Amino acid sequence: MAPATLSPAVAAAAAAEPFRLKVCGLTSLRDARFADQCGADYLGFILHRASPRFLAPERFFEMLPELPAQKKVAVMVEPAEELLDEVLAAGFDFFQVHFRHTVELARLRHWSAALRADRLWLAPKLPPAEDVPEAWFPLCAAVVLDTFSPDKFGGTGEVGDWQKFARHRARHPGQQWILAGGLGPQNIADAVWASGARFVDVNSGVETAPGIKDLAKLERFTAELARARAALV
Ligand SMILES: O=C(O)c1ccccc1N[C@@H]1O[C@H](COP(=O)(O)O)[C@@H](O)[C@H]1O
Repeated sequence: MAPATLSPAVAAAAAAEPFRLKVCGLTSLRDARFADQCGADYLGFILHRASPRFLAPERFFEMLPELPAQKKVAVMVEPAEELLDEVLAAGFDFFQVHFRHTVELARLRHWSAALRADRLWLAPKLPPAEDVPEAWFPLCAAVVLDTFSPDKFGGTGEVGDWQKFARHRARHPGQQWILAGGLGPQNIADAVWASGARFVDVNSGVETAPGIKDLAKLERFTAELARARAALV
């Protein structure tokens, strides 16, 4: 696929930015260690009970001493007070909160105050016609743009709107943007070119079954990502 609509100025700025990778949906030490060996900067654990990749906070806490040193991300959906207390005590470095885009600003402010804005990644369930409101930016360290699904919060395995991602990055270059949704070894190079993303999140695209990583696919994914990065320099 040809490089998409990035202007030369945005493309140059993007090329100077460091690349970051989050491997999400980890449920075992084996997979977390392999993700680390593959160069993941962030390890994601899904604490949403309805997810087939659910990991209980207490299980995470047990695994923590044996996990690699990489940053750990707690992935939650509209967390209630009890879960906030649990994750704050469990030893996570960052908190990725998925939510309906119609959730009141006061609730976002509450998550931001409880978890700290510099550790909070907002992951809105954003319908195709909606853009991310600027009022959210001071509340978080990053915005995760994941594929919209009317009935799921994440882990759809569906590819998102890479042009929309590029547009958000171009309009708000001071904001950290994370590209998620349907990424895998077969499309990560195209995704990087088309979206301009410098921070990507891979989940179901490198699994044999929900919550179980396909190590060969994950290795291929990181090799493809490295190739895409090298091509930008
Ligand atoms: O994976 C899940 O089951 C999940 C459930 C609830 C919220 C988020 C979830 N996963 C996140 O979804 C994105 C993209 O996933 P995929 O690559 O399309 O499978 C990623 O950020 C996961 O953390």
